[in-house]
Amino acid sequence: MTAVHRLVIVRHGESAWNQENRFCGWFDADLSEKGMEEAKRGALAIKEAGFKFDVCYTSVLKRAVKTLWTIMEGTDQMWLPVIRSWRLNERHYGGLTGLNKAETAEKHGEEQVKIWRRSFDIPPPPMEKDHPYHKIISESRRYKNLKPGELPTCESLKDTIARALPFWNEVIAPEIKAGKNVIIAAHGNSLRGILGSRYSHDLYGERLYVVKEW
Ligand SMILES: O=C(O)[C@@H](COP(=O)(O)O)OP(=O)(O)O
Repeated sequence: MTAVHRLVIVRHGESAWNQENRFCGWFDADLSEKGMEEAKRGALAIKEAGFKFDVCYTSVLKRAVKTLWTIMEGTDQMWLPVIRSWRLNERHYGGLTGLNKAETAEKHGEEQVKIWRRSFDIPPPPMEKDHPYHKIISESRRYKNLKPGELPTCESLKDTIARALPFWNEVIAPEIKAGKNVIIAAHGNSLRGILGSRYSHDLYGERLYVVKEW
């Protein structure tokens, strides 16, 4: 008999920087009001579907953490264990962090911005030490236990996959295989990285059911 695994994957609601159309990456932008509403709608969809979870995963960025909390609250599952990992963070947008996406396209051209946003292995320019958000991100206490070389200054999608996939393979996938119902609340590119990776196909493949898009 084929085992049925339940995995719900959620991208966080709109952040204040999504609203302002700014490259966010590892900057810890909060949810906008609209983002909170989106998270509540997500919670309702999950409640209506009757989904119960055993364990939750999220990044160390508040837009994802708050989206997860809102879902846990809205489905009355706030008691569940939550594991936060920097490995589920959004890709690090390097020197682009904080810049307006439309203005960056005007300055560098649509094509270049598309390459920075959607190419597989071309990273954005690195975040230099004099970048206005360098200190607040790289010296944040939440990253103090990262090993030398783990803290990025920018990431391509390939780099994002390289640090997210070990967490999927070693932490999340074994729980799913053990029969646990799992929810992951994370980011556009970290989720794209995990879902797009051929290594996780065996586990989700055609058996991934999207509950509802909102
Ligand atoms: O970092 C950002 O600006 C967005 C993604 O941007 P794009 O790759 O879509 O430009 O991240 P999110 O809001 O999903 O955490």
